[in-house]
Amino acid sequence: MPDFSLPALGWSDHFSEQLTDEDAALVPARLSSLHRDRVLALTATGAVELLCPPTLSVAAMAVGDWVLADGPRVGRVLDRISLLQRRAAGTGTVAQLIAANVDTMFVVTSCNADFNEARLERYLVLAHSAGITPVLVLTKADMAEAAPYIARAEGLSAGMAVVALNAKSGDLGVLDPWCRAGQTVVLLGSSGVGKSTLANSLTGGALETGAVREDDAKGRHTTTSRYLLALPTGGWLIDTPGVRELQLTDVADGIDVLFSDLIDLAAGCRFRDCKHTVEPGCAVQAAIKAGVVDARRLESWRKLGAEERANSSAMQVSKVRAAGKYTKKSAAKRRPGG
Ligand SMILES: Nc1nc2c(ncn2[C@@H]2O[C@H](COP(=O)(O)OP(=O)(O)OP(=O)(O)O)[C@@H](O)[C@H]2O)c(=O)[nH]1
Ligand SMILES: [Zn+2]
Repeated sequence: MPDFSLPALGWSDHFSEQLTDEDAALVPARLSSLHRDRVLALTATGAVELLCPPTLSVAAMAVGDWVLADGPRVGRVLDRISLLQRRAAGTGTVAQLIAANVDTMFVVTSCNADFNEARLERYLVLAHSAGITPVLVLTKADMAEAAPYIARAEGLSAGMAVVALNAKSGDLGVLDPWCRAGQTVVLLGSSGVGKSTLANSLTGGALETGAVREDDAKGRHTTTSRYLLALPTGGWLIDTPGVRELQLTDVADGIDVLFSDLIDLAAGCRFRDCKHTVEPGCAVQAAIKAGVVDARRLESWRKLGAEERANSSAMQVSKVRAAGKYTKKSAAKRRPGG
């Protein structure tokens, strides 16, 4: 297990600012996997196994979380930069924490029939609501002309980075800006788009060769952990089973970010409760008629909003969030190059 500096593990001012004088004896540790009553974590001096005190449930933590180790135990969970969560299977009402302190979500789709605006929008909303910057990654650019797909992808969200590549090429330098030391990424996308291929290429083939094993903190030396994967560029990939099964939950903030242009337009509607359908003086419909706004996006905004309201009324995320919520301000600070 190589030693890492705290910044290389993803530590930043956001976390150090939470420390008080009383924390001097505690050790910052980043969670690499969770088990029934204990967690595995990486510290500046290597991997450790930590027990969870009775007052702190493992369910209140996620891979990627920063905790303060108090001897052999987790002392407390630090306030997060971002948090991915989903409904727990079978319950419908409890949020399950999936990954914490992720900087970038690679939303993966292919230059083929998998490309679907409505589905991609859901991932973008999920990223925004979690406080994570989305980057759209178009795979299979070696099998079709990428330009039309790039243009459609860029139409999804103004200013979003769009990258087209061959996930099998092994040269993914185009993704380096988001994979540098201390940066954390997740890969999301539907089946068959090339997530595993990308993960393998990004980690230098560690997944494929089986070189990735979990350190059990009993003296076994391992390359890296199972879910918090070290990238040769210095960054981290969080790849847990949970990341692959994410749904839209409590994403109102994310919807507002993705459709901020429509919200701005709606401020100019004659009626405050305008539904942007047939109302006179509707600024949104006017923009659609003028060709400034795609009618499809208005439809997506409506659908996602309705779905979100239905989901959120069944959800109680506030309790788990309290254990360590993220702040939009700190998420903005951590954009690449910023
Ligand atoms: N030519 C080409 N093939 C690719 C590319 N990316 C992925 N593939 C192939 O597409 C198939 C599916 O890729 P996977 O990496 O398994 O896709 P996935 O998203 O992990 O799929 P799930 O495991 O089902 O979620 C494999 O046969 C890959 O070799 C690419 O950029 N170019
Ligand atoms: Zn309107």
